[in-house]
Amino acid sequence: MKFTDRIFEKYQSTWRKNHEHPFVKELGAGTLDSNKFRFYMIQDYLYLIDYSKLFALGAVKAPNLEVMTVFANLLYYTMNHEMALHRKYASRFGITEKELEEAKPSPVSLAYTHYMLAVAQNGSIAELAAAHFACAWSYWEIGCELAKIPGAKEHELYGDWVKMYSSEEFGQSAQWNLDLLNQLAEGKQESELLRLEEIFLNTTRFEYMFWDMAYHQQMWPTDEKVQL
Ligand SMILES: Cc1ncc(CN)c(N)n1
Repeated sequence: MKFTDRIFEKYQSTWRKNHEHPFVKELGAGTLDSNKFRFYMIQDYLYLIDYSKLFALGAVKAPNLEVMTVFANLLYYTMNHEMALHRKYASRFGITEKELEEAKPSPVSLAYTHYMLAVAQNGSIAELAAAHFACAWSYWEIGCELAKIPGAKEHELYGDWVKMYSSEEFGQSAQWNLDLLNQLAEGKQESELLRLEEIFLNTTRFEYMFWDMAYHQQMWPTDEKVQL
């Protein structure tokens, strides 16, 4: 049995919670408050900067050129295609690129990206692949589900998001993630597979927290800034 089949079988109910989150549901229905989406876009842009660093670390840790090429492709795709969507939305919202890059991460964004990067820095290459799998695959599944809703792809504000995450190119990049994880998990001992499962479960739960953070526009309890 492939490792990804095993985790989907075991953790299906936690996995599906992301698809059912009100942020996702309302985005698909076109009823999501645009302020929530604007907040999400900024936080997600910051998230993707760190997510890209994860792929760069994957290229450094890759055991061979084939795996290194997959990480290089994922890095390229994220920075040039996925993040281009966010830059386009930012300009629609009147947010400059400078403002985007200088925005501060929320506590949940910070916890999520730091967790992923800690696994990437300290863990094996298989652990690193387990840390980004839930991110890519859940967006692909959600994108495809929302694309089936009549009018979702044509929605004036959310249509581009739905089109992006249900596109063939995004599907191909998600498939790279899945194949890579299965390849790297092959032949591992049970104790190592359980460690990969734990990482998958944690990142799946972080995905839920990220939707929730955006839905409630959660920042820090005080808005104090670093003082000069
Ligand atoms: C939080 C999050 N997770 C996953 C993805 C899809 N790369 C994303 N854009 N943002």
